[in-house]
Amino acid sequence: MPCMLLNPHIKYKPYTPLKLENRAWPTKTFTKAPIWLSTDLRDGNQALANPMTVEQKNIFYDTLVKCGFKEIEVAYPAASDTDFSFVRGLVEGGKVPDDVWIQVLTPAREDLIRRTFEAIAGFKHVIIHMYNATSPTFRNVVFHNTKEQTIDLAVKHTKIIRQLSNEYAAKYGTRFKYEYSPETFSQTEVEFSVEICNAVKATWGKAGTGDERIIFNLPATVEVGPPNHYADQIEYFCSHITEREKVVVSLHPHNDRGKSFALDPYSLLIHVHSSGTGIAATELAFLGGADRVEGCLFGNGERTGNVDIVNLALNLYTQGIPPNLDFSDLQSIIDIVTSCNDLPVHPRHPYAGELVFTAFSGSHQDAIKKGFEAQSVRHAQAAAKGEPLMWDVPYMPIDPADLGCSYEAVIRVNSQSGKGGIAYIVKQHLQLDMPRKMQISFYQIIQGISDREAREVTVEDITTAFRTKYYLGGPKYEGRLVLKSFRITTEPSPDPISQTNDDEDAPDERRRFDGTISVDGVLRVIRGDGNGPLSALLDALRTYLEIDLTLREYSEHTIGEGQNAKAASYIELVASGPDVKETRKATQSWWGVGIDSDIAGSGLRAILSAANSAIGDRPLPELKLDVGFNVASGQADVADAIVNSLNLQLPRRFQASFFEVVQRATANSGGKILFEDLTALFQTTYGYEIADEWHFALRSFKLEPIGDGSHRLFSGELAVDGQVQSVSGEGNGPLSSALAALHTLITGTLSIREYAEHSVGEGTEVKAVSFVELLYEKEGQKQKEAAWGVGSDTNITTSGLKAVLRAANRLSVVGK
Ligand SMILES: CC(=O)SCCNC(=O)CCNC(=O)[C@H](O)C(C)(C)COP(=O)(O)OP(=O)(O)OC[C@H]1O[C@@H](n2cnc3c(N)ncnc32)[C@H](O)[C@@H]1OP(=O)(O)O
Ligand SMILES: CC(C)C(=O)C(=O)O
Repeated sequence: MPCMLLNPHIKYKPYTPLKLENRAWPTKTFTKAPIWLSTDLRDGNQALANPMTVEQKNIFYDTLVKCGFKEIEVAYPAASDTDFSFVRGLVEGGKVPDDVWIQVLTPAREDLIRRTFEAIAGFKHVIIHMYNATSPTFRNVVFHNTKEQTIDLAVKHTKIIRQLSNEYAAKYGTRFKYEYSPETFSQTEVEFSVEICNAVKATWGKAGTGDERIIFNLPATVEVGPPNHYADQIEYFCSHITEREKVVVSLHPHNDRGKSFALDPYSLLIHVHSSGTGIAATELAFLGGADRVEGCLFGNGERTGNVDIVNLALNLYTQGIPPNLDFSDLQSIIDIVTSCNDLPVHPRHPYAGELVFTAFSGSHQDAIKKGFEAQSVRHAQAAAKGEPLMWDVPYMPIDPADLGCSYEAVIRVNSQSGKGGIAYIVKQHLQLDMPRKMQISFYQIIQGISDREAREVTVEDITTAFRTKYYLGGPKYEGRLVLKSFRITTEPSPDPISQTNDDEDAPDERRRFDGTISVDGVLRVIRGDGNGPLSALLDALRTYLEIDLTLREYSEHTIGEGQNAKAASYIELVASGPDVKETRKATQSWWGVGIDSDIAGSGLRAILSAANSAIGDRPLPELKLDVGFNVASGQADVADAIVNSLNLQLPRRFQASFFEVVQRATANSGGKILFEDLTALFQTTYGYEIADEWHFALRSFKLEPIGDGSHRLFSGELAVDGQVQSVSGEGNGPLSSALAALHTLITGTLSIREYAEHSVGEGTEVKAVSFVELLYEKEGQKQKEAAWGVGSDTNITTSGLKAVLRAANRLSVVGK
């Protein structure tokens, strides 16, 4: 069985390099793009197991024109009817823009040359491309020709082309360029290549300057030597061909000496290609003096492929040189090319692969994140000075956005990733820029997921973990403690000298936190004092809920701009220790995040976010029900008690009204009322959730729009002292139409002075609570009477109507 040889020199001859003295190309740099020729529809097409259909060729051709190619080798027209009719279709369909030259390939055979000319009849601009192989192996093995016979073959067929091009120019007004390829140039003695090309040029006899130049295309048909040797050959050719100014030197490299292959990740069947040594060979040879490059998009082509033009062009672009080709929507180009060639692009293909803008590893991610941050600062400064916004991001030679890609995939996370990458994703997707220590803390959580599940952690995994960990993002992520409302007031410090060195506040002022928070779903009013809003909330948590925590780190930033700007705050809390030093050194800490349109609100939310983590599922103290109220208690205390017991947030004027009720009641009961009695007092006074039959009660109702729809007709059944009566009335809303109906039963006039509502409960348990203050005016009575009523129902209109009737019940309404 054949196997690899220990001494391969007994089988393989080494390549003989050209000994070029004083070569110039190594010290040259790129200054401009070459003339590009796409040979996707010829060299690319002839290498496919299933060559393209006419339809596919048309789609591909349109893409090439759109990319900006001005020279396109469209076919080997003599090869097949498909190629021939595709070429005819281009001219007949008027598909060739005036500035585009169509190129067609023919061998040095008269019959095939004539067929080729038939294909291009009627085109405006045509490059006729003829080839014959010139290397010793081809001379000896394929053609059995001497060097002279090889030259004769080229000269003879050049004459035919010259004659036919003259005829077609006269007949169709076609402008011709002539391209001759000494095929297998890189394996041919370079002196012989020069000799044959000089002979062809002389035979053509029409080479001039500019568009009249003859094109000598010098292929590395099979790439047998390293790129620097090809560059030497090209430099030699450029400096030895006669009348250099009348010659376009063109490169046509393949990738035989380097190309990575891989399994198609999707089908696991097809081998896919990426760029190879052809890129290096082309770049060096271009420095060697060439003017033009032939290649294919993404490096399709014979064997290991032709040189990849996308890769070459974008290499120039990243050096600040206009490539004269547009790959702004690279993904669409990939889609078209892969569907026509039926070959996928490798995930690591330069510029085009789906992974080339992605970093998984921590140190890459960290550098990219820092690079983007530094760049945005630099760009802002440059923009202010009217200077260009230069790109300089570590590991990213090009801005993905220039190729129509987003930054979404720039960082992806797996077990190789670090905190920087995770922080980048959080910043990109949640606009939250975590402080460094918090990044380390959150990183542990993501590392845990990645290690446990041994897979890539998606953006969704990360953002969900973030929301879950920090109780951020609406009811789904809420913790046990949720801020419902708050008020921060400033009070003069009772003893400024005794204040701690907390820099949140001016030294002679203190802050008071008054807030309603939901604790395990129950609303609680809590209060606290501190040097700033945050320490005031911490004080309240300590006092009311026995959550004893101290602030260790705080930072904030804005999200967005203008009116929609919000504040994001980050808080690190530790358990309060016996002394400050102990607390600072605590190893366990809890981070929290808060977002709010108000900066104080965002800090308070961040405190609760961290406190939620700190309390875990430990039980919190119940509301103390034995707190007594007495005449010295304030209106706010009474209102807070109703929030705490019934979850009702009374409108301010309602609070005042109920406070009067409480004061009367406490006066009657020796100046003191217990918490539970206070709740009962509220319920009986306003009939809140009490089934008792009142003077007026709602049995059923219907509301219908009337007129142009701006008015309502209320019709329903009201029980008046137990007797059901049908009533109806019109108004511009549910409550006014109900009042109109009520007026049919009473004397005097009822009107609504104030209305408020809010919801209570959550999910399917949610219901509406309405507060209505009614005024009653009756004849002969100087002052209007006022009373509040409360109604609750799962239906908001019903809750409003109930509140109206409850208020009416509390007035000395006189029936008709
Ligand atoms: C490096 C390159 O990519 S070159 C371009 C290659 N592309 C293609 O070959 C695709 C299109 N080719 C074809 O469809 C066919 O090969 C055709 C139509 C051109 C010719 O088909 P056939 O006449 O059947 O010949 P075949 O394909 O066997 O070609 C080999 C013959 O052409 C000769 N030949 C090969 N290249 C050339 C050339 N450049 N100039 C003149 N003759 C040539 C060979 O010596 C051989 O001659 P022989 O029959 O006397 O031995
Ligand atoms: C026809 C020539 C230019 C060719 O395709 C090659 O040598 O690869």
